[in-house]
Amino acid sequence: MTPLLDIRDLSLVFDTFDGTYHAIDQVSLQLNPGEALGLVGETGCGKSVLTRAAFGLVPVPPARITSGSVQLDGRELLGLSDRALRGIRGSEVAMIFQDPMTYLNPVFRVGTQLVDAIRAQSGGRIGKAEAKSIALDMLDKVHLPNPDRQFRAYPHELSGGMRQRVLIAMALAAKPKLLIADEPTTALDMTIQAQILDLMAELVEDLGLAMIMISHDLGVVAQVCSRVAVMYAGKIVEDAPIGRIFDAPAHPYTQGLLAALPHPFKPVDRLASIPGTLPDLLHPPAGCRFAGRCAQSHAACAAPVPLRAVGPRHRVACTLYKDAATEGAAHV
Ligand SMILES: Nc1ncnc2c1ncn2[C@@H]1O[C@H](COP(=O)(O)OP(=O)(O)OP(=O)(O)O)[C@@H](O)[C@H]1O
Repeated sequence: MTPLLDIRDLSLVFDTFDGTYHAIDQVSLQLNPGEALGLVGETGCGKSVLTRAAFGLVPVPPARITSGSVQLDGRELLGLSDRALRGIRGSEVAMIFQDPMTYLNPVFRVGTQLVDAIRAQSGGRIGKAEAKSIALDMLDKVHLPNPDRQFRAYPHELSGGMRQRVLIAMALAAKPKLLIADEPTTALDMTIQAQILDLMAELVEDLGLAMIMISHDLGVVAQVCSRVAVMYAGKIVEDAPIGRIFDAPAHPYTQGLLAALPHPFKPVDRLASIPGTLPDLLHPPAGCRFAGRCAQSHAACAAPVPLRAVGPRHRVACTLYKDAATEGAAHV
């Protein structure tokens, strides 16, 4: 199957006063049509920069893409003009972020903003009346109670969860092929978070959408995604179906993330955390970037460690494993 999104060897640095910050290092990631991928990792590991850079949303400078390619449906995105990228973001790719209030204008009614967004997404081809009918239909699809009333409301009259539903409606009105959801539920309380995740799972299924959901929380992505890519310090260290990640996590970092998940039978004061901090990406190590925090690191970790297949649709960048193609999914 031709991937919908094909990121190859993407590297990105930020030129800072202190030096060159190596934020993304040779990341390759493919996403098939209709696939829901969770991108997880702790704060600062590069999840947002990776997805934003792919669609021209990281300012250049201070950023600089030093290698790689990004193809959407076979079309190269790196090097496209801002205008062309804006067009792609408004139609084929939609994005939603953590804080919906940042993206809604407080002085305009929700309906006005939806209608304007839908008309802009269509390049002006859709008239006001048609845009209003699409907007009401989308508000209904995202299960906003009483869409007619919410259409006339101002953003401050809605709860956080309702605002996020409005932004999801806005994002999906153009019928994109790919939705990037960057920590979409982090600002919401637990009950509302669960409702929004249910909604996202339903929309992915019903609309055949591909999605990348960015989160620092494996538990959150498990509710919506069938596959997970784990990022650490600007690199993908493991990529596998969600079941494999929970049943047989291979990378010591993924194992640490799982151990840090709250568990109903584990007292909170016994929650594990991974000792140590992210490496200094102004001077990144040549080898495994997790080695400094890894209890199992050894001499081989000082050399670059590529992602290797260790099982069906399961790749891991760790010297503890050999390539499944030659050795079976053997643990050394
Ligand atoms: N404009 C910038 N200039 C310099 N460094 C930047 C810039 N934007 C991001 N970074 C750095 O790039 C790294 C990756 O940031 P990114 O926002 O992708 O992390 P993240 O994994 O999404 O974390 P979070 O969950 O906190 O959003 C961080 O260390 C951040 O400080």
